[in-house]
Amino acid sequence: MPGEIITLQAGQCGNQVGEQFWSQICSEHGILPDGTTSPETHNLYREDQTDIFFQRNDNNRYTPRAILIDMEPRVINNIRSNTGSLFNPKNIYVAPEGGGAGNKWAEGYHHAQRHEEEFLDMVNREIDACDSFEGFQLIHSVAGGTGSGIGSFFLQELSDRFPKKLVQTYSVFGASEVVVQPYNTVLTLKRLIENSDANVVFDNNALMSIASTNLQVSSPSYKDTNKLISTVMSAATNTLRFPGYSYNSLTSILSTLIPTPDLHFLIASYTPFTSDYVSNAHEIRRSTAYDVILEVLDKKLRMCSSSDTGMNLSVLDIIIGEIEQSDVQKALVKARTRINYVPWSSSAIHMALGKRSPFLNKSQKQVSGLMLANSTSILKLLRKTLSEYDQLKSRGAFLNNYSRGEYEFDHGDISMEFDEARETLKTTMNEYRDSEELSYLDEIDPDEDAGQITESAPRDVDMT
Ligand SMILES: Nc1nc2c(ncn2[C@@H]2O[C@H](COP(=O)(O)OP(=O)(O)OP(=O)(O)O)[C@@H](O)[C@H]2O)c(=O)[nH]1
Repeated sequence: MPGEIITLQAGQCGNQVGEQFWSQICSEHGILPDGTTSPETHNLYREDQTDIFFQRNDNNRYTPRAILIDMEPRVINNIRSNTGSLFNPKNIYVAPEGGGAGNKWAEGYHHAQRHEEEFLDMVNREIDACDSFEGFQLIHSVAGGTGSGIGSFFLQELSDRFPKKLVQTYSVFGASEVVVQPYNTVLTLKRLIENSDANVVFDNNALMSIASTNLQVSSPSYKDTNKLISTVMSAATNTLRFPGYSYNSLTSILSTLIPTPDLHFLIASYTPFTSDYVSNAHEIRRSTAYDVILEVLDKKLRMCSSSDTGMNLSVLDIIIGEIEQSDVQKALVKARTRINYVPWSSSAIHMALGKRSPFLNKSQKQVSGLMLANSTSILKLLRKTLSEYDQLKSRGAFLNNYSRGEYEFDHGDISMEFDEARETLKTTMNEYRDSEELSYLDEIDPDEDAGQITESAPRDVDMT
């Protein structure tokens, strides 16, 4: 069996996206919103793997392998009232003070330091309940205080304590709603870069634009954006939950996408959205693998603001539904000519074939597809973040929010934290830029291979 994955969701955004993700994968596995199952499903012959994301007890009740953390009660209370007893109550933490982190990374980070033991107890208990634990996924926003600060603390602790386990994040960048967002984002980016293996990056500007342009929602809400994110998460984990011959472990997916350990930001594009989850999705004509492989290249479908001129280090398509092999081959020939690769990459579009859940609307026959790209076009978002950070920092604005006496930091004080975080981000940006040159391979330190995600080569449809 593929290894289990433990989900950590922190802060308002992390928990709201998480709620949508669990609702979506429950319905894909025939699990009711409260974790129970209807009697018809008990004796079904099933090919899906529920154990990766759920624990199941003798009464066929499913409990997500999830830890929910927030510093204010509102979102978690909503989740409790919407999902009844779905989540393990021992895995839900709401800060006793209840006031949130006030958009301060330092407040979230410091809170996690003080509650380290409680948090690690939850993690260790979940790991004990796994047979072959593979890794963690963190869902959070990098812009507020809780998802960024507590998220950062978790990333450091997990990579220190479980260095052999994978840590993947689904990280949401803000649309400048929070004035100190650049500080929170840069401090969190340092941990994403140094303490995790892969980050699927979303930004609210891009998500809102997809919701309004592609789905024609006149004023998109978080609920709309979260459906887009959870559709990506569901597709990204489809081949683990409905396993076939290849890409049935997180390791195999990430080893394809992350050719060098320092460059692990991933951009997601998805098409077409169907009414399974996104109620505004048009009832589209039947789509084929051919349509999907070409349409998913459309820059307007990227869920993170990114430049049009970047080069790809790697590309993985996860195509879900019934496909014709000949469609795939024809589309790949065309798609390859439309993708710009770094000169040292294999220029392959790796292809994972997923399965549509048997529990979803059977009359929907569409093929859908997710493209995950490790691309230098992420530099647009990173440059914008750095420039906003530099502007705020040069004015010394709001720094007192981060320098209260009781905060403790790895490097002694917050100003060193800021300098180190900026330096880490700048180094990664330079490395992405350098990766566009053939000479990049000569510069890679062979010792760094130790941090590379490896697995025996997965079987690809397209190997050229
Ligand atoms: N896509 C999306 N973005 C969200 C959601 N909730 C909040 N955000 C964005 O996340 C950023 C703020 O992060 P939050 O998650 O609200 O904050 P937090 O981590 O709970 O931290 P505090 O509020 O400081 O305790 C802002 O950019 C919001 O626009 C959500 O449900 N979906």
